[in-house]
Amino acid sequence: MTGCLVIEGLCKRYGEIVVADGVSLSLARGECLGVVGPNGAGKSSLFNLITGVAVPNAGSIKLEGRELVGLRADVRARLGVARAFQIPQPFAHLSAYENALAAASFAARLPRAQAEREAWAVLERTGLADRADTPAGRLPLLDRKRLELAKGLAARPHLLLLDEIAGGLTEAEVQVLVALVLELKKDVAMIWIEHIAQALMAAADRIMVLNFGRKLLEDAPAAAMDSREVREIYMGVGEEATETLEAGHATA
Ligand SMILES: Nc1ncnc2c1ncn2[C@@H]1O[C@H](COP(=O)(O)OP(=O)(O)OP(=O)(O)O)[C@@H](O)[C@H]1O
Repeated sequence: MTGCLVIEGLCKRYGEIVVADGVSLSLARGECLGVVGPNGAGKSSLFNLITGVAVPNAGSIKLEGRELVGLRADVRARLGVARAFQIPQPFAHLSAYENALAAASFAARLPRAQAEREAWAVLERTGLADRADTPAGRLPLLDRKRLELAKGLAARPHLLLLDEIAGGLTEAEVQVLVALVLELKKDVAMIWIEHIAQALMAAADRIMVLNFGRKLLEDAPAAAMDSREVREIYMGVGEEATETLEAGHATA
């Protein structure tokens, strides 16, 4: 397989609980893979395995051809793995600029002058430049989400992992966030775990469905969201009901 990110045969279990069951995927720069699945499917665990928070029992995770398994989390961050969280995690008392600067200085390990330039650049890019002096804790939620993305970008990632970042936003704010994600994805490979379906429909190139750590399917967004697997997971539509539904469509 080729790609910016190539995962092969990833396995992880906690006792009886299987969170990754032979997961493989390949992602190019400029692509966004949406990930959906019910609670406990292994979505966050996938990110933990990629970032180095968790150690797989088997499998390979290559970023730009380099094996990440076996490397510490901070080394992976320096090699270009960044993660943005659902609950933004800024230093609340520091300004937006200082937060971006901290990310550029520590995650990307840039020298001071370069880190300062990078911090301004990512604030501009995420639409936060005019709030640079505002303490992060006083930013409204959408701006804290922007800052979470800015911090991820300041680390100069090859791979940006978005962990339910649309959570808590209004529909209009989700659209603003999606527009920003679409702009950012040009330069990185992106995986977006998200419960808000319209966000993934708008931003993802493909959607992967996970359940019990297993990849059930990976397809174009509309096909994936319309699949029996997703309908069963999200709407509780059993197999019989799904067949009836399909038969109804066929004869309509
Ligand atoms: N460190 C751990 N030790 C033991 N069990 C764990 C650990 N991390 C995750 N699990 C379990 O693995 C399963 C998958 O968890 P994970 O957080 O990956 O699911 P998820 O798909 O992200 O779910 P959600 O949508 O609720 O966030 C859960 O049953 C969880 O309790």
